[in-house]
Amino acid sequence: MSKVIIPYQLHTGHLLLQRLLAVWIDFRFSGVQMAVGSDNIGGDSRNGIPIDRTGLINHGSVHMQRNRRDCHFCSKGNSLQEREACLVCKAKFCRNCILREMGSMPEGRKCVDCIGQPINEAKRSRLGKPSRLLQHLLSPLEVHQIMKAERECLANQLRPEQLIVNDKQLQAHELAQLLGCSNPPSKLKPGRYWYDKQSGLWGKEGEKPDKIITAELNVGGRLQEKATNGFTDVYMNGREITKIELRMLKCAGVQCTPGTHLWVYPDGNYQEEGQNNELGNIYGKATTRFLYALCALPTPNSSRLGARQALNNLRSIPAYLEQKKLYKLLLLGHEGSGTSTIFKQAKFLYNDGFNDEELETMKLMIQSNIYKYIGLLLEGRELFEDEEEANKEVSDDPENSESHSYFPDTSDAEPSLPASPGSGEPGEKARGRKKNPYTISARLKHQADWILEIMANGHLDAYFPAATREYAPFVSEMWKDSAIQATYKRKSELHMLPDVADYFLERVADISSNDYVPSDRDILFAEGVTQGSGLAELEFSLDERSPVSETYNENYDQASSLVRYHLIRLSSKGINPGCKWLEMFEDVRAVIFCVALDEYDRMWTDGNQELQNKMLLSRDLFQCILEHPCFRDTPFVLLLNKYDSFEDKIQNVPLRVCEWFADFDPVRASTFTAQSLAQQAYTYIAHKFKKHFESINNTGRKLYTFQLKARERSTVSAAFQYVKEILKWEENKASTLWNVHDESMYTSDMSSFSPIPQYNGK
Ligand SMILES: Nc1nc2c(ncn2[C@@H]2O[C@H](COP(=O)(O)OP(=O)(O)OP(=O)(O)O)[C@@H](O)[C@H]2O)c(=O)[nH]1
Ligand SMILES: [Mg+2]
Repeated sequence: MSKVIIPYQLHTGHLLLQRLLAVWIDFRFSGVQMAVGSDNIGGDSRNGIPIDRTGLINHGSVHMQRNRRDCHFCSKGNSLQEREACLVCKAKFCRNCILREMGSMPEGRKCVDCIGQPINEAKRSRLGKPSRLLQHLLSPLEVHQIMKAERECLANQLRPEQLIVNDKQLQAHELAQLLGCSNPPSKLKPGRYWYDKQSGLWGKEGEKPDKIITAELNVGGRLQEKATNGFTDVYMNGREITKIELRMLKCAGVQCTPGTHLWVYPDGNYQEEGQNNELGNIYGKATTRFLYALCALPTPNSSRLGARQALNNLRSIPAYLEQKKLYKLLLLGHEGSGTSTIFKQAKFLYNDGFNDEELETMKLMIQSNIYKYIGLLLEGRELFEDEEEANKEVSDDPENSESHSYFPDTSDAEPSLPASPGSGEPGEKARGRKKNPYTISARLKHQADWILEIMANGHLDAYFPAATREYAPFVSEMWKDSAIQATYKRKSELHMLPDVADYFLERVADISSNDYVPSDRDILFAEGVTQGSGLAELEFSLDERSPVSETYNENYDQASSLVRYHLIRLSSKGINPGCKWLEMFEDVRAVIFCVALDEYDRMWTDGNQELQNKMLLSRDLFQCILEHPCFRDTPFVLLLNKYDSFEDKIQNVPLRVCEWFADFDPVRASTFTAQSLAQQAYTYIAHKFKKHFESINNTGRKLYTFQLKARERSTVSAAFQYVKEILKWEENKASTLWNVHDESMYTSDMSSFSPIPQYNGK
């Protein structure tokens, strides 16, 4: 593949210009890939000479073969040094470059450019087997996780079209059946196979049987007579058997004269085709089995055992499932509303917290989030720097100079940093002009541009966090830089930057270390639960003796202790009106919708849409879920979260900044204490959601609301007790509906739970 080098001068120039140029190049030479010539970060150039992954050094039209043992990134190497190869393009990397080039290895050992691509089939047998080099570089748990991803990720799996069984290419469901059966073919590779459905015999096309797999699978086409290329005139389930099989059959005492057609079952019992008389068992005698093993022919023992085990597994259904008391709870909310925090608290409360593997996942997530935060800050910095420059130009204009006080107040200028190429015209300082507070040094800018470029290409997750240790000092230095601190001061303008950014960035050195283990607090402060789909599940039971449930304990019966809850936390990304896959959750017993109270003044963008108020986006998502036909009769619980930060914010930011709350009119606000203002505002918001709920559904349902501070474990515990009561209440309501029509019970305080009086506003 040919490449285009962007010269260093341009690289250090304006990033936007460089990106535009890259887009133009992509467009102009389709299929031509861009490499940044100066910093080698793309890994595809040596001294400005582009190198493609096949090892050819592109010297204009001359191609020189690179030594096969050279590192593809630094081009250094000798035959004694260990290398790790990409499973796709086979590019090899030395120990110094492997993490840089392979990043966090979300699909195992692949260079970042190869992520998502199928592996080179010659490497399939190496999947999930760690090299010594990797074991030296990473902790055992990290290696374990990378190998797991390598074995299990979708891109590395066999594709159905790679397998032909009985002369027919497999479909996806057939492959799933084949791999998912109790006794699948081992070490399956792409190729042509034959399969005898009746006996379970399996082998490569044209070769003798290799294994007995599960019988009666509906995969591939009809077994061909010549599947094993036999010329014996003896047939087994329609296949002409091979010479070695015939010899073994004779040893087993099976009568097989030319023209014999045998019908063989998975356990080895056989009969003549068309006759209903069992003639015996091929593998009955120990000597026969021994001879079969000697000739590398399969016998059914192990597979029969496998089937029996699979059956046993099926029988071990947990008791609570047999009692049919598993309540599914769907937990969701808009991004950042706190659903992961609630989920994590539930894990601490009911599931003994996080095990080593989960802690490792959490650690990787925290480590890669740090780069997201610094990236967002760098983006903001660029924006503020440009803005400042533009302002400067206006104030430089003699016509405006009197009305702007930009010069020359040098008292709080930053003298220590060298002027970067982008910091303005030469002689700026000499003229006594104030330095742009958002300008960073040329050295930091160079690194910053690299991070921004990775972000723009969407490769952030792939590079980090495996490269975390390497770049931690740079992130730490960047975070302390006055320009980034000045940017952070304007965090309210950086809409996508979460509040926890500083909590983690302050400790970047610790967090990036190999020994870092996230504390409980770190886990709760971190964003997210799982990498990838955003779906997380947890099963637990609840203590029946809770303060909330005390009034119901009179009716407490033994059976209720068997109740288990299946909490499913769903990420809001990808949910839209009419969303089909929400039907998967049709059987949930309650929808728990989470809203962050403190987001009434925050702007957000869902995908490419323009910025919108986040509370309104939350309301829209709430409505979207509520209107979904699957949840027509499902109880809804609204968790109004982040009350702690809401209490703080309401002192400074009026609730009315959100257009939905324009009519908020606190009673005698001036004489109220700060807390009661927050309480009023909370009740008002709960009331707004209830009204909205009632206006959308006409089934007479009421919305249950609960005030929450998800970072405080006790409030989350109380929230789950509340949900438990609601489920009991709903169940009782359904069973007594025909006997007592006591609507007054339903309209009691059960529909709200907060330590505050109800709002009586409009
Ligand atoms: N102050 C405060 N912060 C909270 C509270 N609940 C959650 N947070 C923080 O809010 C941030 C986002 O919370 P998450 O639980 O990740 O939100 P989410 O709903 O999972 O959002 P996504 O992961 O983006 O889908 C985290 O840093 C939490 O620690 C709360 O009650 N008070
Ligand atoms: Mg989250």
